[in-house]
Amino acid sequence: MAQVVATRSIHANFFSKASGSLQDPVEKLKPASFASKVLLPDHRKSNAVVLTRNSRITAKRAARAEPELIPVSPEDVPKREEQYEQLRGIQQVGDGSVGMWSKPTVRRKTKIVCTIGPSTNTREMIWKLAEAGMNVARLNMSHGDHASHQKVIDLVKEYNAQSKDNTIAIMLDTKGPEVRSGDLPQPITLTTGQEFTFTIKRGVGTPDCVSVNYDDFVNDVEVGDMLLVDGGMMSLVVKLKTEDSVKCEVVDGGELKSRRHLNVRGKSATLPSITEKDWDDIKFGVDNKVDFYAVSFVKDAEVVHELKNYLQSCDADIHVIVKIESADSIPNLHSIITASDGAMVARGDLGAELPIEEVPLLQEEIIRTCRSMGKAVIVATNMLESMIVHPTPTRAEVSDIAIAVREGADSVMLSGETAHGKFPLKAVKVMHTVALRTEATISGGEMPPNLGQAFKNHMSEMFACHATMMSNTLGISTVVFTRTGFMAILLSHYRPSGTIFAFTNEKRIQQRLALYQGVCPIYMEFSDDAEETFKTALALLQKQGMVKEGEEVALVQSGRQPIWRFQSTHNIQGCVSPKFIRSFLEYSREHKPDIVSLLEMKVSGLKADKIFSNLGFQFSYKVEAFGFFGGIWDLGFRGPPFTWYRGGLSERLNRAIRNDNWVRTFPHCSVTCQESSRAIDLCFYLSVRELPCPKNLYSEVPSCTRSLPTSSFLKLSRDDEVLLRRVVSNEEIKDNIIVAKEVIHPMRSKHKKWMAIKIDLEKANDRVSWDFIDASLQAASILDFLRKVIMFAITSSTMQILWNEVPTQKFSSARGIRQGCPLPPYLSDLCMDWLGQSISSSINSGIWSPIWLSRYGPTFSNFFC
Ligand SMILES: Nc1ncnc2c1ncn2[C@@H]1O[C@H](COP(=O)(O)OP(=O)(O)O)[C@@H](O)[C@H]1O
Ligand SMILES: C=C(OP(=O)(O)O)C(=O)O
Repeated sequence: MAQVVATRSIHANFFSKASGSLQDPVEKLKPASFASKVLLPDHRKSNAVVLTRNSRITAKRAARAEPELIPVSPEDVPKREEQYEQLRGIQQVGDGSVGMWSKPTVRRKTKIVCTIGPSTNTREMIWKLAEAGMNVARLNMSHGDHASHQKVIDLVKEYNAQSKDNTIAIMLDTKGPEVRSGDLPQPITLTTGQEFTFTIKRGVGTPDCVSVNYDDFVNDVEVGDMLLVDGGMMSLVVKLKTEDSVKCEVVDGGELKSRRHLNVRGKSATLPSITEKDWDDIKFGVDNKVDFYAVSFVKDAEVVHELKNYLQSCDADIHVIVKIESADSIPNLHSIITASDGAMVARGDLGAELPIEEVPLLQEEIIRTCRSMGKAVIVATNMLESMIVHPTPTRAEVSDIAIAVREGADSVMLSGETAHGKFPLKAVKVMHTVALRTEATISGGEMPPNLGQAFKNHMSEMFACHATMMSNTLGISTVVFTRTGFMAILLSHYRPSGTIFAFTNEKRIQQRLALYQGVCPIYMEFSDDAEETFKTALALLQKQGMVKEGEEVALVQSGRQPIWRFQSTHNIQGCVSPKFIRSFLEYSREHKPDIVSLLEMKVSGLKADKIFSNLGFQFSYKVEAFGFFGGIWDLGFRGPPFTWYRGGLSERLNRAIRNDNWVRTFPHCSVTCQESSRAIDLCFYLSVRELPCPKNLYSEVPSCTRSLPTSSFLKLSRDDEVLLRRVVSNEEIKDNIIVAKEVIHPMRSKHKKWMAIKIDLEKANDRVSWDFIDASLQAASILDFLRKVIMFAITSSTMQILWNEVPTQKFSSARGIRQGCPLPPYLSDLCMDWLGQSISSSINSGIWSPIWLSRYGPTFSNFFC
């Protein structure tokens, strides 16, 4: 598995301290690239004039094109002091490091989606929105035409191209089968009790009648139905139907503007989810390589599959966000979200099609579902509605943002506030400040309860989980290297307490990641040398003031396409286990390997064939076993030709055979047998001159042979010759078994006082006390912070039991090493080493005795293998 979870300290030698020097606090706190032009002290006056003039021009032009537009207030352009105060406020919410707050988009985890409309579709406003904290630009295809949307897309791309440290994703929101009133030359005032007519005739817009864009409108509504305009801003009850008109009485009046939403309480329109216009807009999105589609009025998963198939057919890598806004979508919530890449809680239409009091409950449920399935989730509509006309929000709106942040939304969305409101920049800043303040009160470490179920058996999830633990326990940021975005998105779902700095070598992925909670996407070319890549990334973070000197960060890299190899290698163990096929198929589906090699299967050729046929590969090639030890060599001998005689029979019995490894280690050795040697004596001598081992080799052999490279149990004899007992190599654990047999044998026959203890290590791992592990880590001088992370990883596990198919309450264990993550083998080695050391010290102090197999041979006290 090619992922890394490690920590790095940031050191000053990457860049000089000059980049982080403290000068004018305004300079320090200002948004970086754009503001560097407008806020320099000597340009203050002239810039103020330019900004005011630009705002007026924007307002005037837009007012002509869009009658309901509220001109952007000159007040929305922040003054120098105000900006300083605002940013200072934001900074106080955070951890107080001045440099880190130069970009609002960095430290706020919850992302902001801004709908771009007449108030904001200029170059100047898109730049300002981006610098104020917009992460995603949303294009609502219910309004405007392709030319106007193209202009916005080009501007966002231009901003992204010139911005060194910020990126804005583009979301295309389809119109969907929505029912809208037609265009009006000017708004109409509807008063309670008044009669008003909707007609399917095109182009009508009088004070008492307006067109509807949907021909079946007359068939879909019934007398007595309640019609809601703009999600309930106004309502009308249906009194009469004719062939082409629906006559209503106004229940709650107000001002009817152009192209307003019409919903019938409790009913969805019988239109397909993706209309012809939508397909046309989707193609426009493919041509422009947008990052996300927000698909309106999705009712079932079929629509999502259809869209995804289409995208695949045009090789378009665009993620699909489903808008949950239709009454019909609720029963299919699970399957719809499963099929998609994320969901939007589109509260406007949702609250019109369903009773309004259901909206907060559905919001909670949709967020929970998305979180548990590892999908992105956006909360939308009316978040700062009053700021369309007022410079400050209502307290309820502030609470609404805080609730969405607390519930764990990836993003919160602004609609009319930025599309046609008077204070688009102020709205973004309020959203930013409220989200940041709320995030500061959320303690890290709470992972969604069943996220593990969505990802079970996947190594990547384990890495994400452990990186999150590191981030939460040590309070550090995570640095992830990702080519596909997968690992960054996965980490985001675990919601680590620190920022996720996601380095990617794909601009598209950088843009996409802008939507995800806690992810700060950064574009960077990867070097062939992974160390070089790590170094450059950390240097960049330090230069940008995103991490400080001496700060620790967790480094993670994607397992799908690791940065140090283009192809990745995955290792699944236990291919003869019945569970292997299932796990392998799951893995294979996810990673689509080109070649699979099954090594050391330890099964017969026939069984191997059976396993191959179950794996579903068209071609396979099998190498039959050559022998357990590879080649076997006869060492030859010097000395008498026979060593065994009986009657007239003479034989040479004590020939030495060795494996390849031994021959490689001692290439010139041969066997010398003494005349006196008896056939049953397996000892033989090697000339020490030919032995390439240090004389004190034996004394260097530690108790735990498993951690040795090739080690030999050798003992020097008096006459400078070596008595060979065994050669135990790291790979040949089986040799230890043979030695153990040799050791046990004399214990039975000669020394009745001996005792041998066989430890079942799997059970020992299940029972080892946590205090003992902690003490072992301390004894091994593991760094304190790392020891805490390891202990947290061990002690934080919880379990549940299915009792009559119902899971019991979670409970924690009190001992044992949790299996299934990369840590246990190392911890188990550490504990065993301690046990070995304890045995050695008991022997040294004479409490225990080791066993000798021969007078000059080595002693044995334990075999930990
Ligand atoms: N591209 C656009 N062109 C003109 N007006 C727009 C555009 N996008 C949004 N608006 C205006 O902003 C309002 C709020 O945006 P949004 O919530 O996306 O629309 P709606 O609620 O109408 O679906 C719209 O009703 C419309 O008046
Ligand atoms: C986000 C929504 O969709 P639209 O803006 O297209 O009405 C909504 O209905 O809440």
